[in-house]
Amino acid sequence: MSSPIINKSSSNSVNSTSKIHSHHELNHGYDMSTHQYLEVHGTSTHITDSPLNISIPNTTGSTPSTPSPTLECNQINNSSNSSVSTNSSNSNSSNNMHNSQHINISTNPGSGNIFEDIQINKLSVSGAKGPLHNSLIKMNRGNIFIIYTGGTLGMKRDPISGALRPEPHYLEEQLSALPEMKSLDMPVYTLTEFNPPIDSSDMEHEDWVKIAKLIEQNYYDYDGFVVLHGTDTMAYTASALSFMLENLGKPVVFTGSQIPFAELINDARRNLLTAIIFAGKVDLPEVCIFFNNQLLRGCRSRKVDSWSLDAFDSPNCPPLATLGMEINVNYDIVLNQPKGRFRVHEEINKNIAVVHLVPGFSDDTFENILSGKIEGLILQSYGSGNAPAKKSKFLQSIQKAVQRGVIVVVTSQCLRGSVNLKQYATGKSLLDAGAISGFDMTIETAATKLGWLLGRGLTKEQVKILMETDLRGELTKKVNKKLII
Ligand SMILES: NC(=O)C[C@H](N)C(=O)O
Repeated sequence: MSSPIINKSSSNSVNSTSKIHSHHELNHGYDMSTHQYLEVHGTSTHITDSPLNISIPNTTGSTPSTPSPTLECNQINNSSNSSVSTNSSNSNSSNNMHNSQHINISTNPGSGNIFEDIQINKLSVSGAKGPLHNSLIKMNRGNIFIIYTGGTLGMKRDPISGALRPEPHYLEEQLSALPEMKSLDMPVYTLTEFNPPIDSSDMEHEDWVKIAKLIEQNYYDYDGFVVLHGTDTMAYTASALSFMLENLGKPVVFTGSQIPFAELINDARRNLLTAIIFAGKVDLPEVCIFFNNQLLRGCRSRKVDSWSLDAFDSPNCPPLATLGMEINVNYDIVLNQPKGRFRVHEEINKNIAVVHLVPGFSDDTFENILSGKIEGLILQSYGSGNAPAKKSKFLQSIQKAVQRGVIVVVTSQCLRGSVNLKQYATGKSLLDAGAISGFDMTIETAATKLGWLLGRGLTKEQVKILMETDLRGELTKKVNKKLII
């Protein structure tokens, strides 16, 4: 077994080599006073319907800063056969302070380490905030909490029907057997599993709350969180969690796969391992989705391909990080560390409808949708926020709904660009009817944000202002920063 070695070099410092003795002694980007590290390597647990009744044996002996749930752990010892070398360089230019730091991960030959196979061996930070973020890539091993909700990643094929279905405990077994997870350079993890794991098409608001609660209960014990989730509704859950987790100061990285871990060729293994590295080793105070080659902001992401392994995109927001020969984190766009205390908001209003306009739609059908118990409507309109202006009955329905207190938000059917309700008369008619703009929010974000805001007991006016305000990096146009909740 070889000892992990860090090689550090920078343009203004000499190369140095040091051994990692433990993950406690090295630099960390967060408030150490609130942190605890568990001396558990590769642990796993199962949760039942009541996932909040879990407890984690606190082997450090220190008192948690928040009540720590109880968890029965099956401890698995990792063995190490890899090394990490860190190559750090700082270069300042007059107009752009640039900093980059690289981590090379390599293993003994024949170890089966995926990073060796695909030559993903560098992690670098770039952006104007570079020098300030010198400590953003953590040198310590990292300690993460993995929530496995289900999805293709851990599915197996039904031998009779051939259909894929989630297989309880399968992922946990596979993960603990991975050679990479035995490396002393990989984050230690605790895994908890939905019981039963579900296809993400079955995700409900209650499941979002389960995930949020698990993060809340373990928040101060871990460096980051990985949420393993089906791809079909991952963008909705990631968007919802972006809002539910207020003042999030740690990475919450969603991932999944298009092909199950159980298949010979799959995208599960790489997505999983890379998400674990992001969650444990990089300072990302955001809910993100890692998929294929990109780390995307959760509340900007969409599933854009039902077949390709490159299934996710964030069309109106550049990736937070990209994976190629090196991992490049763009700290110019990563959110800043929050100033307030972390907390979870659970209430989400379910009375939201999404209507995708098509030419020639029936006014009566539209009227029927609006006459229900609806409290929020997301209108997927044409282009930059246009809808038929000649259809007076349609506009009257919107007007009446707005008067009844329904919040009507106009988004675009286009993948890119933003809504501008003042650009065309056909958009202006929606504005005049009382609708508000969703700017460049995705449909996933507009719907979950509206449900979340309506669940917060705010006035309709506040909800309208906040829908048009950037709260988590979800929209480009920043207006009305006045109202802080
Ligand atoms: N690739 C996937 O994960 C799709 C699956 N139906 C799910 O969303 O759970």
